[in-house]
Amino acid sequence: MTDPAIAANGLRKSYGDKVVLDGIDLVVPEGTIFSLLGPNGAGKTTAVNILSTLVSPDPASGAIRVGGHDLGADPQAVRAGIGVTGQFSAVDGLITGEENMLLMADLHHLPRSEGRRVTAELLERFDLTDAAKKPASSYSGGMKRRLDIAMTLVGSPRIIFLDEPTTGLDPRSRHTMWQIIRELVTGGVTVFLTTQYLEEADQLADRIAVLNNGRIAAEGSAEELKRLVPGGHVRLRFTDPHAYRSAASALHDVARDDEALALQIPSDGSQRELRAVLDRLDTAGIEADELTVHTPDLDDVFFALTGSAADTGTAGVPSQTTASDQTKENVR
Ligand SMILES: Nc1ncnc2c1ncn2[C@@H]1O[C@H](COP(=O)(O)OP(=O)(O)OP(=O)(O)O)[C@@H](O)[C@H]1O
Repeated sequence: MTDPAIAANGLRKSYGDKVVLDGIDLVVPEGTIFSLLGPNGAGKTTAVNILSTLVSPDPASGAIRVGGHDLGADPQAVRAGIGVTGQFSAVDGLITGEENMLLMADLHHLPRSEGRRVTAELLERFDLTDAAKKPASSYSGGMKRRLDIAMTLVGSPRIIFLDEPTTGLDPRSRHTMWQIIRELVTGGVTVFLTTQYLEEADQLADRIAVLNNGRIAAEGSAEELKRLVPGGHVRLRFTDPHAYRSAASALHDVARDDEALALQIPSDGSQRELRAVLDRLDTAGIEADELTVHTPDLDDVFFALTGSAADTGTAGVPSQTTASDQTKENVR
């Protein structure tokens, strides 16, 4: 089995008395997108800064390996294999997009002709060829972000850290950026993404970790995380009032909508719970005209995990949960 792209054990970081990361474990398989979510100040940027060698972890941290190299013992090797696009762009507004790219190629010691080739190719790929000779200060926010990522790719990194890559972008530019990120992963790159947009994590990430109070409050795929919070239900709709009434009495714990001839049954959306509902309908010889499964969205998960239970009314959500464990429970 190959090494994960990122493996951190007991990652710790304090500033003075303030514990920012209280021993978090992270494993990111190669060629996947991992998203770290958390409220402002949760420590997402700190985690990115440590994993990209910009900031030292506390000595009490466990082993941290990035790109197969030990972060403490061989930071140079780690640096050679990664790219970082932070909240503060590396783009120099005073020079053109092309010059920014060529500067990057020089920093990576690419031969001149190779630097020009890579620059032209990346500017084309990120739809910046027409603007290549204009000063970067004249670029829109979306163009600057694209240039920033293009600059990161000059060194052909295998792992890319994207710290809030779409903050402040309009919806169209955000979608373009999502497409770019997906294409990076198709090419085998591993992406470590922090974001404050839950939809972004939902759209892109293979796995999501929610950081709160210095710890990982929950981790899993978007679907697994959504199953952790209450609010999911199965909705059955009928056209025949008789079938509707029969179903209402055959099923337990239903909320009725007599006008719409619809029934709502609390459910985590798991196969086991769906089967139970369908079995009851089958036994009673009833067929619904429409069946839809509603799971909570990531916003629900985020508020449940990072807000206090008393505030959000979501008592019962475990504070330290591995969603895959929970899922295994569900399908058993
Ligand atoms: N160099 C530093 N010195 C002291 N405190 C710091 C330093 N860097 C970060 N912190 C503190 O660590 C905490 C986590 O900050 P960090 O920037 O990692 O959070 P974040 O999750 O990225 O937040 P945001 O979403 O607002 O960017 C904050 O309370 C911040 O004030």
